[in-house]
Amino acid sequence: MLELEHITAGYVRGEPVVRELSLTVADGEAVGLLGPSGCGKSTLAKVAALLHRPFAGTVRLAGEPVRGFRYRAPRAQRTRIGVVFQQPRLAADPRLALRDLIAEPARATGRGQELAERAAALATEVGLGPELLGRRPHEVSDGQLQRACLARALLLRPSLLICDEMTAMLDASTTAALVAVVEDYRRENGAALLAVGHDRVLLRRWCDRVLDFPAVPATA
Ligand SMILES: Nc1ncnc2c1ncn2[C@@H]1O[C@H](COP(=O)(O)OP(=O)(O)OP(=O)(O)O)[C@@H](O)[C@H]1O
Repeated sequence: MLELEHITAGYVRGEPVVRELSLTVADGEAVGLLGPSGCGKSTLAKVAALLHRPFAGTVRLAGEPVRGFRYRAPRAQRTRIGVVFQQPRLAADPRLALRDLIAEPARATGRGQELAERAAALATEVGLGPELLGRRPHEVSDGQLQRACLARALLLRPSLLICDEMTAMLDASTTAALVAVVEDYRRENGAALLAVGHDRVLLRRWCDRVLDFPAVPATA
């Protein structure tokens, strides 16, 4: 499903935060990636999500090498991947009511009508009642907003879901609810998961395999 080959990535040329990292997530497999704060997990997750161009290395999706990142990523490849980040407030357009936020990828791909029912069903699945769907991000809690972000990530039925510390800001019951939604989705759709985080216990429970992120040498 996803192959990362010798990925070197970062933000300043000559100062990579991820070096020569290779990782494979097979079809339907759940892989956890553990590592301390600042080691480059989110950077790697953004490369895997085609949101950040690596300095070197190859990303393959379903065997096809990815040639463009961010807005240059081909739609057919981009839409195979759903992404949920740690901080929903940075990932949500503050002007959109939750209902529109969940439906955002459908509108962006011209499938608003076709996916309206699915968007409503997903809102229910993630535990958002109708009374919340008209509210905008500043009118809901972090947990409620993260529920909407997860529904949005699942809307186009991605074959790979990338969760970058999806539950780091959430309480135990919201964490359990969102993990259950992801598990159901994977079971029903055979989707793969790349879950990034610090919580070894959660990742072990959630994933088929858990890898420790290679330590980045400390800088002076
Ligand atoms: N947009 C950016 N511009 C410049 N540097 C960045 C940017 N994003 C992250 N970094 C730096 O890259 C390094 C790795 O950051 P990254 O967010 O990938 O780590 P992480 O392992 O996900 O950390 P955490 O667990 O705290 O989220 C850090 O030193 C960070 O300051």
